[in-house]
Amino acid sequence: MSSMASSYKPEQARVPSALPLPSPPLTKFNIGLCQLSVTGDKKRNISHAKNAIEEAASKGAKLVLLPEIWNSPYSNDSFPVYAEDIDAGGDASPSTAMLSEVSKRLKITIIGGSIPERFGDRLYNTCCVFGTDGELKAKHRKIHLFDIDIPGKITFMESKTLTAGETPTIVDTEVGRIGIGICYDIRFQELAMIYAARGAHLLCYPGAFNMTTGPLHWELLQRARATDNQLYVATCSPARDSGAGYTAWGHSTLVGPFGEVLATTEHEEAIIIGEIDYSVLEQRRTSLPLNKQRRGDLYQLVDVQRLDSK
Ligand SMILES: O=C(O)CCC(=O)C(=O)O
Repeated sequence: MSSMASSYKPEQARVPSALPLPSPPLTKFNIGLCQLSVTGDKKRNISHAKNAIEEAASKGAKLVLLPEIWNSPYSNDSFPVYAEDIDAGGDASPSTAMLSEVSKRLKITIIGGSIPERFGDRLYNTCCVFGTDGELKAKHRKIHLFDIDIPGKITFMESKTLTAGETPTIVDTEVGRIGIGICYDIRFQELAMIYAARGAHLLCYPGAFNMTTGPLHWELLQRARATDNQLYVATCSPARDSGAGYTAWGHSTLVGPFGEVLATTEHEEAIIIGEIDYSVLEQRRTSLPLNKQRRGDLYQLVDVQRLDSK
């Protein structure tokens, strides 16, 4: 009897093997997760975020993560009103101008949560990464839009106003190689696997889960992404405002490469400081050598971008 396996040859594998982990300038440092309250007052949101970043840095954070949509209420009505032209910069993007100024002044890396971005006649849900020199190092546009309908619980259709991003985003910073996703992006393991295969130390997901999926899925997904890919995962949510149109779950968290929760909080405003130590990645990967044990002869994930760049 012929078997499928006999015609399936390992040399047909098209996926490049996992890249080795790079050595960033800092391999042990504190991350600050700023779980911020968000109001309808954009100026206040920007100065509030600035104060929180300064506080996180004063507590020793070299990397600061902000929530999803921190300069605007989370609603399809608000996105067009609060959107900024990030590429134009300056007055056209006061939120990213602030992030650039603070990262340079405090010499820290900032994963700037996300804000609504205007690009021509399109709107995106976009995360900007600033390096210690205040330069914009990467821009991630949410790839998987949050379109869900759980009858009697929650219906939200980001696609009413937003366009999906088209590229995974992985960025080299002073504090490691970081893969970026925004909220719903965390549900797609393939994205996290590709980041891991490209040598990411840490995945950062600004997010705003809700009162239905938050209790069941938020921590589970973070721990799953960290455990499966043997890397750090950090998330940051807005603080909960029960009077707002969209009620965020909160619970911003740092998870280690063994799936362990290293730092977390409840739903109120908070600045959470957690320690990241990349030497732990090698230890975990040596003890549990999943990368060596993976059966690339039987299944493969194709990283289209890495193949295209060859
Ligand atoms: O996946 C979920 O349950 C929540 C996702 C979400 O709130 C978002 O993508 O903004």
